[in-house]
Amino acid sequence: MNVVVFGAGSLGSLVGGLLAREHDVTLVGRDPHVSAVREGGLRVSGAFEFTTSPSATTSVPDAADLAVVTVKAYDTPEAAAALVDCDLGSCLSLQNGMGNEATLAAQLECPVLAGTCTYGARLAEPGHVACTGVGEVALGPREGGSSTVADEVGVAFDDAGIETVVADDVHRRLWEKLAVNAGINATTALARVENGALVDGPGGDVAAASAREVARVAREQGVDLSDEPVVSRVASVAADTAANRSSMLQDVDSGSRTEVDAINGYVVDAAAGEAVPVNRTLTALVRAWERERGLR
Ligand SMILES: NC(=O)C1=CN([C@@H]2O[C@H](COP(=O)(O)OP(=O)(O)OC[C@H]3O[C@@H](n4cnc5c(N)ncnc54)[C@H](OP(=O)(O)O)[C@@H]3O)[C@@H](O)[C@H]2O)C=CC1
Ligand SMILES: CC(C)(CO)C(=O)C(=O)O
Repeated sequence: MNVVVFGAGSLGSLVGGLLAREHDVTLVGRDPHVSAVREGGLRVSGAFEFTTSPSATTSVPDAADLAVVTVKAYDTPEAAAALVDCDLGSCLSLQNGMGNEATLAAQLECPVLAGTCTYGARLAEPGHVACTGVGEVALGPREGGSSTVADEVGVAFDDAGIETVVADDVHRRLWEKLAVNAGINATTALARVENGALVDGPGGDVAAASAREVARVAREQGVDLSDEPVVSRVASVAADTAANRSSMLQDVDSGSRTEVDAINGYVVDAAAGEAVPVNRTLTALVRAWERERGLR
């Protein structure tokens, strides 16, 4: 398969590197990473150890069978605009947060698949990505059900050694992941604590309350998500990733914009006036920090 990975940062470089062992991959990213990959190849370390040589560029090629989108959620409109002139067979978002697939589908003519990814990745230096955790990619048609395109992309990922599930309920899975991220990310970012501090700690109640609100909003939208499974999931993810600094805390650490708009902010918007006080408060506080830093 001919694959373009749009957003070759941490996750895009990992997924692109894994795919490049089996497929014809072009990483679209920024210098100096792009130049380093061109000159010396892409090293993947951590849970894997290999070097591969995908193409690397700062602009989108003319055509590809598949575009995998791995920019931060706030860059999705720019990704969609950049991909619009590329002749694509399909597009898959592996981003966190909600609304990315809708933004892509509004611009692109090809089928847009939704995905969740629990692999962990960190760009260690230009030309070198570390896999910090082996997880799973779940993907499927964004509107649910099955499709030949989703099956083909699933086989392509599987052939490249990526743990992959082709799911007919990917929309529900996105809400489930949203509940985990809405609970853990903003809470840890604001408290400046590792995920493990939420296990049996006071922040754990905030994370659980946030996840319950997400489950309620999901149910109001017809998504089958109960409170207790998502609250347990938040607790088990916090325990399993106890030493992690969440991606939002890492953004705060590095003084970068966060994905709060696509996570807690999405919940507030989707609630359409219904009370979601925990997510409203978390969103406002993270946005206040971003504003004070001149990031929004
Ligand atoms: N890292 C991880 O382990 C995981 C991440 N995710 C999700 O994946 C998404 C990406 O995360 P992550 O990889 O960590 O983020 P990164 O910031 O590391 O990667 C995104 C990359 O895309 C680049 N980019 C943005 N716009 C363009 C453009 N127009 N042209 C070329 N390159 C562009 C960014 O460059 P620049 O910064 O210069 O704009 C950056 O290098 C997020 O939604 C995240 O939540 C999901 C699971 C795991
Ligand atoms: C699962 C979790 C919370 C792990 O840190 C994550 O996805 C993130 O940090 O964005």
